[in-house]
Amino acid sequence: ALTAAALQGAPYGLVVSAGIGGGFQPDAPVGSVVVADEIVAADLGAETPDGFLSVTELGFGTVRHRPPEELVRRAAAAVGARAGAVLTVSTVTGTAERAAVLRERHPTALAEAMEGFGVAEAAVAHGVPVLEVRAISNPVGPRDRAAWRIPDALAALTEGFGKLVPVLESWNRHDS
Ligand SMILES: O=C(O)c1cccc(C(=O)CC[C@H]2O[C@@H](n3cnc4c(=O)[nH]cnc43)[C@H](O)[C@@H]2O)c1
Repeated sequence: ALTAAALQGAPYGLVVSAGIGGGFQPDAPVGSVVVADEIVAADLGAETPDGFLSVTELGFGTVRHRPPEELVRRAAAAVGARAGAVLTVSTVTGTAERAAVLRERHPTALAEAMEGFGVAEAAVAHGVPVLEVRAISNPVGPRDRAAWRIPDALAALTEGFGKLVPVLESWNRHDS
């Protein structure tokens, strides 16, 4: 979509990755909304005998994208959301141990989801800023599929977006 728009001479000004996500407890309770101040590829790298090395530590590129600070601030204020790191994972966390490892590696993490980093990479490749918004459907921790509250999270996301639209419409990327 970014390429097609650019080729048509009508490039996007902002990419928003939005959806449901797991919330690190107690900071991001189920039903709350989180705006990413960092979008982090949390499991992209290599396991070594000395622990996990991110692709950045391996020398291959970035695992971290930072949305425009002022936009994050305004979006979080409008929605009544917390701002913090949102981790992108390939495997949904299913144990307390894994949740603790992620939180130790990323102390500012509020949520995990699966798409943000890929979306951010595409946006950055086009020179377009990116924002990630997640409504919390489940706690990050021991797998309990019955505890996922997807309709509640989607309702929170819908309500949040209603408040976000004026912020997005008035935001100018030169603001920050
Ligand atoms: O039943 C499972 O354990 C399971 C395993 C893999 C994927 C799913 C999904 O339904 C995730 C799809 C969707 O939801 C986002 N999401 C929501 N909560 C989380 C989470 O705790 N960790 C990672 N992703 C999550 C994700 O971004 C996808 O869009 C279920």
